[in-house]
Amino acid sequence: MSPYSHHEPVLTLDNISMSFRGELVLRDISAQVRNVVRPGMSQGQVVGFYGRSGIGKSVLCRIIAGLTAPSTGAVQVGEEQHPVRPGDVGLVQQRYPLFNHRTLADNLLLAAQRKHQPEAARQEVEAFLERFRLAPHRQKFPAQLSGGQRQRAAIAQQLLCSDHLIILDEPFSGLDVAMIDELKKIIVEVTTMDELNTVVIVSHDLATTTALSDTLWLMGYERDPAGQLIPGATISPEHQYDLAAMGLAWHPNVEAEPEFGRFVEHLKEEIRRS
Ligand SMILES: Nc1ncnc2c1ncn2[C@@H]1O[C@H](COP(=O)(O)OP(=O)(O)OP(=O)(O)O)[C@@H](O)[C@H]1O
Repeated sequence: MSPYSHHEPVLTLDNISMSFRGELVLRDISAQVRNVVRPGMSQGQVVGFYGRSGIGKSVLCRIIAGLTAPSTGAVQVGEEQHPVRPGDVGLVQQRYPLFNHRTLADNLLLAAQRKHQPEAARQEVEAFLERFRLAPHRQKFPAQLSGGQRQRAAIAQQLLCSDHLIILDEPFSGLDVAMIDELKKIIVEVTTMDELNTVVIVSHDLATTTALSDTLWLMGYERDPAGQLIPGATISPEHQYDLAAMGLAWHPNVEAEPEFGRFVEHLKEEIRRS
């Protein structure tokens, strides 16, 4: 495998816990994503994030995005590792946040202007329209775009206005195989556009997400010595997998490799146990 090394942190979760009205949902979550450097390449980071339905993934995503304050702990983002503020992290959810009464180009321009001066914003939008194969649709309104085009537009929009870090919440659900392939390409493109770009993919599609990721987080419950489940889901250190170190990152056809299949089976077992 080509050489790589981990450099400065780009995302830090520092001892995050979250309770709602006395009910502990998340407990003691500490994790860090560091800038991966591969010589001669612009390589961003991809974190696959799994956990059973209802365990607390969306709650953690909102905390990472600075939209919900955790009960304890803190999130630091960016090269300077400053406390996250709303807007630093793009969040692409199933209901894409495009304005229906504005054209695609205007939607993107509005996002880009949050970060750039008008002329630079226009240039950024042009580059993104080309890169995301959306240029022919620039004058369409969101309702006139296909599901896949709308999703690409939402990813472009969130990248334009956030600071290198985006969270994709269930990006593959409801897509046909051709659209999944297309989205995989877009994700690879996003992560090779800028080495600081970092994508967190929350998905129940283990194989597709693992194949794209260099890091995996598995959220689950731990047990006490008596075998009882401890309240509050967490991402324990042994459930933070370094796929690059395991030799499973950045292979175009990794899904066909026996080791990859074994690892995905292992993940399924761990998820069932949690
Ligand atoms: N604002 C809130 N007030 C009270 N409880 C909440 C709130 N938001 C989330 N919860 C609870 O936190 C738990 C985790 O919910 P969350 O939506 O994060 O799960 P999830 O892992 O994203 O699930 P799924 O995979 O089904 O989307 C649930 O029990 C939910 O009811």
